[in-house]
Amino acid sequence: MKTFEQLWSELAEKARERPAGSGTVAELDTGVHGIGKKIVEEAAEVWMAAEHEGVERTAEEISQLLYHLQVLMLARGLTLEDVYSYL
Ligand SMILES: N=c1c2ncn([C@@H]3O[C@H](COP(=O)(O)OP(=O)(O)OP(=O)(O)O)[C@@H](O)[C@H]3O)c2ncn1[C@@H]1O[C@H](COP(=O)(O)O)[C@@H](O)[C@H]1O
Repeated sequence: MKTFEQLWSELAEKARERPAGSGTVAELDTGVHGIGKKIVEEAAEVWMAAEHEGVERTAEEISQLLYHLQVLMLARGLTLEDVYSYL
């Protein structure tokens, strides 16, 4: 198990060091357009899970949405603080 901040640190390192075999590096290479499409897809899956499936499945879909949002933040050079300042 990991927190939002721990995932962020891990993904930021992947973006910096670009290790072979990283799905994050591959997704970053699709650019903002590709990552944006993943976000829309995952957001729909969150909605469908919340409406038609159980809490476990919904939590899993939410975790995937959070992951893709972090990848988009890295692609655009945003920091956690940039986002937290609006919470
Ligand atoms: N938390 C995640 C995570 N959540 C979602 N995803 C990606 O999002 C996809 C989920 O999309 P889908 O629901 O469409 O599942 P799918 O149909 O199997 O996948 P696609 O066919 O769409 O690629 C997964 O296949 C992963 O590619 C994630 N990929 C990585 N992580 C974590 O990110 C960290 C770095 O990962 P790497 O960069 O791969 O080393 C590790 O801690 C991973 O656990």
